[in-house]
This record gives sequence, C-alpha cells and structure tokens, in this order.
Amino acid sequence: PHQPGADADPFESARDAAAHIARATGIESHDIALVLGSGWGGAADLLGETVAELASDEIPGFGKPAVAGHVGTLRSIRIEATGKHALVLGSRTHLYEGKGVRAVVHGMRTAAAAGAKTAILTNGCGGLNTDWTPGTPVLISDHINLTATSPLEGATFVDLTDLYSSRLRGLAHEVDASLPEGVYVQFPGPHYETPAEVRMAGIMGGDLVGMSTTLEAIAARQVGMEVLGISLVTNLAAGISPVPLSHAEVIEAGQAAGPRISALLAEIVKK
Ligand SMILES: Nc1nc2[nH]c(I)nc2c(=O)[nH]1
Repeated sequence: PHQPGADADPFESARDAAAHIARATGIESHDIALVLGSGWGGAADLLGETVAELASDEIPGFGKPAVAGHVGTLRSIRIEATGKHALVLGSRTHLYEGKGVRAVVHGMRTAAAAGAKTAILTNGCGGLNTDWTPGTPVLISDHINLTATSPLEGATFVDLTDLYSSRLRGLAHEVDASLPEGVYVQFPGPHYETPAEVRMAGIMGGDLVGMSTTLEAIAARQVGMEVLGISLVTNLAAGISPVPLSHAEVIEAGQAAGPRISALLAEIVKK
C-alpha cells in the first residue's frame, strides 16, 4: 500500500483509505474514532459487536507494522447502546518510528474521511503526581507539544483552544466524577525522560509525560473532529518516586487497571 510520502497529498491518501474501509466493512460512515494505547486494548470488546476487522497493512497509507509480525488491526464496531459505529485503530504510528508526521496522523485523517466527528485518544504515560498511582486513568485537559513539529503544513493556522473538549470531559465525569484531569506533555522519545526533564515538564505545568497523542489531536482538530483524550498512568515519571518502579510493577498495574478503564471507556463511548 502507498506510504504517504513527500509527494502524495495526505488527505487524498486518507480518502483512499476511507473508501477501502467503507468497502471492506460495508459500513458507509463511521461516527467515532478510537485509538487504544497501552493498557486500553480491552475496551474494544466492551463497545459492542465487531462488524469487521481489517489488517491495517492492507489499508492505503497504513504501511508496514512497527513491530515485525505485529500487524495492527482496524476494527469496525457497532456500539450496542446507540447503533453508532466506532472505528477502532488498533495500532498507532509513533513519531519515534521515523516514518514522518504524516504517518503519525494518517489514522486520524482516515477516520475523519470515513465520517468520524469524534476522536477518543488513549495512551499509557508517566505521571508526575504521586496521588496518581499506576493504573489511574486521567482525562487530558490540555497538552504541551515538545516534539518541535506539527502535522499541519503551510500557513494552516488552527486554533487549539479547548482542543480536549470540555463537553466530552463533562460526559466522562458523568460516568465517573472522580476522574482527575491533567496536562499531557509529549516528548519525541523513544528514550524516557531524565529526572531533570521530568522536573522541567512539571515546572512548565505538565502532569503527564508521554510519546504520542498531541500530534494526533492537532490533526483531528484540523479536520473538525471533537477530541477526548484519556491517559493511563502506568508508571511514575523518572525521578518522581525515590524508589524506581520495577518494570514488573508497571506491567502488573497496567493489566490490573485494564478491566476498569475498559469499562469506563465503553461507558463514555455509549454516551
Ligand atoms: N515519555 C514517556 N512515555 C511513557 N510511556 C509510558 I507506558 N511511560 C512513559 C514515561 O514515563 N514517559
């Protein structure tokens, strides 16, 4: 399939992908796009009936999987409560893969071309707030983009006020009023932050550190989608905890939180 390279028009590539999805799923228009990051994989099954599951490398522009052999899938799900259709992007392209920003946001552009008006972006991240123990879901209230790049090209000035929709955050709070909110800081990665960089992120007003989401959110706004972002704190960011968390604890916390955050996400989507 065609990689959105320097020459192709990324929006044409997204339209091609959307046309392929409509044909392959038999669903003319999808209403909601979901990106399931680390720890959120279980949510898809709770949303409703899977209408179709496509290997993402068969869809124009999604290219080869990041991890050899790990072919991401794209699922079309009929949301049982509302009859709406969700497009679940099972694999995300990270900036650190070096495929360019167009590849990072191709899924968002494709979802919009497929009809989606809402994008729900989830991720796993590091937390700066010691109250948010590993396994805590946090609504993203705003972001700080430290990638030094943008998915927007040329003089496309896009307003990012209320990028993480306060309306959708209100719906999330109707499901769980105790959900904390925080500012998400995207670093380029793939290395984790040093303790000094984590301190810097805190001084700048960040509460969460990760390697995804902000560029996807900007691209989603450019194509008119309303965005909800939810992070799963899987570890305390470097330097926050005097005792470095063991990797086993991080994996365990993420897995233990799985059922709860998947149910939470499913409830929000059904709103
Ligand atoms: N940048 C960054 N990304 C992450 N992803 C996960 I899971 N934990 C982290 C973290 O501590 N920092």
